[in-house]
Amino acid sequence: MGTALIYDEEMTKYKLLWVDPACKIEVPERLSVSYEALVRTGLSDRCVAVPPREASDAEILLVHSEEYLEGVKKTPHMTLEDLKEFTLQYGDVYFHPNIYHCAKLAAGSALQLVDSVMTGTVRNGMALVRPPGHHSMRSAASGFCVFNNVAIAARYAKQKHGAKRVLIVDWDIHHGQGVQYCFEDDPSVLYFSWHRYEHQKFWPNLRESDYDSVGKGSGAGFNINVPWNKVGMENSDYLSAFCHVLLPVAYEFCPDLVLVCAGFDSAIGDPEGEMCATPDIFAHLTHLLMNLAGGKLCAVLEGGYNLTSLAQSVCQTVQTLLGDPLPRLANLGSPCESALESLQCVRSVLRRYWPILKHAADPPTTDVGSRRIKLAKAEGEKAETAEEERSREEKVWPEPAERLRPPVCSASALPDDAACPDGLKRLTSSKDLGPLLGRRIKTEVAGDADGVATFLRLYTLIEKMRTNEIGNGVALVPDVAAAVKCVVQDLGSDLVNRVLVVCVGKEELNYATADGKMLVVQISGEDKEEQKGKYYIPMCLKKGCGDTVGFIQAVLGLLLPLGYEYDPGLVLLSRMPGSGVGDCMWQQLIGLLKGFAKGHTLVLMQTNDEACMGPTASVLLGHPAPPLQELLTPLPDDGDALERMRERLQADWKMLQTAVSSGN
Ligand SMILES: CC(O)(O)NCCCCN
Ligand SMILES: [Zn+2]
Repeated sequence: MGTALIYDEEMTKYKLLWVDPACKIEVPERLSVSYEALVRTGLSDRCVAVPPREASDAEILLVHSEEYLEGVKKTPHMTLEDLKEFTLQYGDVYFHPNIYHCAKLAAGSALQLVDSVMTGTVRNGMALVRPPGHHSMRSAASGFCVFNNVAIAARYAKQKHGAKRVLIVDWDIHHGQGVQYCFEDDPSVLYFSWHRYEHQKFWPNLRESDYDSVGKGSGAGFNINVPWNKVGMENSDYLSAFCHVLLPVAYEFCPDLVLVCAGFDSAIGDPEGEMCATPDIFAHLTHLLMNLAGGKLCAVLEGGYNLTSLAQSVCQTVQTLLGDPLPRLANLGSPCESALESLQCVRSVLRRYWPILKHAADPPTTDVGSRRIKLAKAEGEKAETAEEERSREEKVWPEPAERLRPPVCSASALPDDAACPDGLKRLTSSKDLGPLLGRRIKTEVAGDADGVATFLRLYTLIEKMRTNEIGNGVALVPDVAAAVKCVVQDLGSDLVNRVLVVCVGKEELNYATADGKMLVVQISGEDKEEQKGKYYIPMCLKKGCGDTVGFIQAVLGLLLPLGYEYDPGLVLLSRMPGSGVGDCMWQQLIGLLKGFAKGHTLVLMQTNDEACMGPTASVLLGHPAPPLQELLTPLPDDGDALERMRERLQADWKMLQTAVSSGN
């Protein structure tokens, strides 16, 4: 199934008609440069073009009041003076004779996207729209927004398509207060937003944008605010918020549909956000959400005011929706203290609603609330002088790396008598081995003919990943442990300088280089003695790998952050016989690990495990991993053990931090 793209140049045909410093950044070019970038890169041709439509009155009234709609309906016939007058009643927004038409198209585009995804016409999609939507409220326009496109889409998905649970992820750098108000007492819609806050000093300066607004009544726990109290947040801060706040809750929520308020003013270079996350981060944020809801994801454009980073970020997002390999995130930093303080605060208020977070730390001792500064409106919104604007230095960042789809998506290395699942390309071992390797086969590896054959097959797979001839692969081997050892000791380090080895199930893996050439993470039911140094990390689940909640907790809270920090060139995923891991969980694991090493994942399974070849091949080929069923409450001691492990490891692995360092 494909990726829908919704765009119409009609939505560029309105603009600011008077002087208003707060609104001048919202220009028609935002939309045209985004679309032109998709055309120039060939991405638009790979999408399914879906036309926008006007949202009907009834659809708009799913969220807005009649009096508001009636008011907006009058704007096309207003004089310039009337438009200015009408605008004065709202904050940081402007009207134009054609904006009502465009606002109906923007909302209608979101609905078209929901229809396409929920009916299975496409797998996912993106709507390039303006005016944006997430600030607009039931009876008010705000922050360049007229109708709340995504809020209307969420209500529509429930009403027309019977969606039970809708996740809204708002990665725009502003708080979508309109969305929060709309669903704050509604447990069927989980709203997650991060936003520049600076202790309430940043627009829209709302007390209820802080982390302690968790929703009301039966909606308590279903509203998540991550305030950024400093500018300059980076990729590591964003990934930490996903791994340690959003994803655990999202997996427990188990949505039928994911809607993204895709604002790109959270990218580097944006005058509003003043953050430092690079455009390729959106490739990963999109990827991490695509494993939810069976891949049903609708991204709707919100903000984004630096035309360069906006266009790059849009392309990164669409390219991931299309299933292209992800870029490696170069030199990821570690989350900053301010970000850790925010994560700690929000986790401490959410843990009472979400068992998967029940072991989260207490709130920080420093009373964050006392630093909330409520400035008088006038003072808070002092217009930026031209001087201040010039003084803010121009940010520069590297053009995102090319993300080349390999000629062969997935290959298989199988014993001759094993059947090859359709879609996989059967690999024959390459004959031309380098002399070095040839000699080594003679001596070390050549136990038996089988061993040599296995060795050759694995070597070929890895070699072809290294040259990006194939994306990922699966090998059926007589003995998984031996094969892991062979790759790790003989192949991995020669061909790739960092191999992330993920072993599911018990097995004595008695090797781990201290030089960091490999990071071995083992998830099993075995209670291992303390881990052996920084690069061998045993995660044990009391109830074994069949315990999906414990497993997903270990994957999201430990394995993913470790993987991002380690940044491997190859991922070796081995399923030990009798591991007991469920197929759904196994597929989710493969889906998530594809985010590393440009998708170069080598899966090792034992020949008698052939039953799970189908599910494995399906995810390797890019089909969405089926959603995990509702997660049962995690075993108390597993959560505890994982939390203790995280605390122990975070000295070595900064991405595991979820709270301010105990020092302060
Ligand atoms: C869509 C949006 O969140 O980017 N709008 C930002 C409005 C800022 C007003 N000061
Ligand atoms: Zn924004």
